[in-house]
Amino acid sequence: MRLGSKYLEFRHNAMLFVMAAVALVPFALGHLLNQRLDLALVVGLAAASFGLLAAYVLWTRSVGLANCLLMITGLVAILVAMQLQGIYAVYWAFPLILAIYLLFALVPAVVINVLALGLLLPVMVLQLPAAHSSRLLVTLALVSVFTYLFARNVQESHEALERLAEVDPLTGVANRLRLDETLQDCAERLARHGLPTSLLVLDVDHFKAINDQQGHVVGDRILAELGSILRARIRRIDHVFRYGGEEFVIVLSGTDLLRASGVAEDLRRRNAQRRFPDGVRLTVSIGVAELDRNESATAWLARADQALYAAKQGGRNRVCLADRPARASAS
Ligand SMILES: Nc1nc2c(ncn2[C@@H]2O[C@H](COP(=O)(O)OP(=O)(O)OP(=O)(O)O)[C@@H](O)[C@H]2O)c(=O)[nH]1
Repeated sequence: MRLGSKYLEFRHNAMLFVMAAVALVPFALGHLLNQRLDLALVVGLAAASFGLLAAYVLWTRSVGLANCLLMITGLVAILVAMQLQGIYAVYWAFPLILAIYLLFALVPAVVINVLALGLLLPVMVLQLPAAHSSRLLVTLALVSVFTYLFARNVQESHEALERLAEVDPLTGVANRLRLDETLQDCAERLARHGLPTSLLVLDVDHFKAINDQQGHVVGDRILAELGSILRARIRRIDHVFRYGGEEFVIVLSGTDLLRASGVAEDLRRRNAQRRFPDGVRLTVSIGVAELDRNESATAWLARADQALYAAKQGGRNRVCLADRPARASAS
């Protein structure tokens, strides 16, 4: 995970490339005015490469290759400039270290940083007196370590926020934020690998009456317990989402309609036999649908929802299987 948001990643990176290019242009011109054509060429080429990489990223919206090329170009330019100009060029290593953490995931960033410092070190040692090169090395290493700590801190906060945003605090199951994405993944897996997937939509029967009679606090505890039951019942490859108030969606990977109806029936029976908080008894109704090759994720969910509706209409405390989707008639 990088520091930048995934959605804006390519723009964020392109902006960074443009800023690097713009920062170098005055130095290229300065070298030109001072008749240092060799340096003007190195710095000018680096600036032009960064500009081209920015255009490439904006055009393709892909950042992996451009990030690597930026790092290589930057490092080579610093090393060549150090040969031509001496120690002044090493200042560019500081923004390079920061850029590495902005452009790469944490672990690759550490590896690239160590490699970059490893390449710079011999050049610094050869060019500078020991007192000077040791100070440079320590300051570069400290910047690198501090940047790593900062990046790790941000990553941990980011992951914690992501968990908070995706998990329903009452029931401990995922909220519906990732549901669409999960259903879409299932559709792709069916199309590519023929892997069947089924969907259960489970709704507590007469939950309003439970709330009214026992109070909302008990209602909340019942929902929390139901969330635990569902999480305990499914496998690691399955997913449970709280779809709304007392409604849950369960995605069963690699499971056809027959096996899914078995899971649904088991869940229905377990809940009906259980004593929930405050001795409350409840039942659930469940709609089941297996994903069809020719339907969208939305249509699949709608079929499971219709099956749930049929279960409610049929008297509740039951499992209903969805009909196969209607085929478009051949003209
Ligand atoms: N305690 C508690 N109640 C909730 C929560 N979310 C939704 N509810 C309640 O769930 C109830 C749902 O009621 P309805 O949609 O009428 O459904 P129902 O009473 O279960 O009836 P059927 O689904 O038709 O069997 C409402 O009273 C909501 O207030 C929650 O987080 N906690």
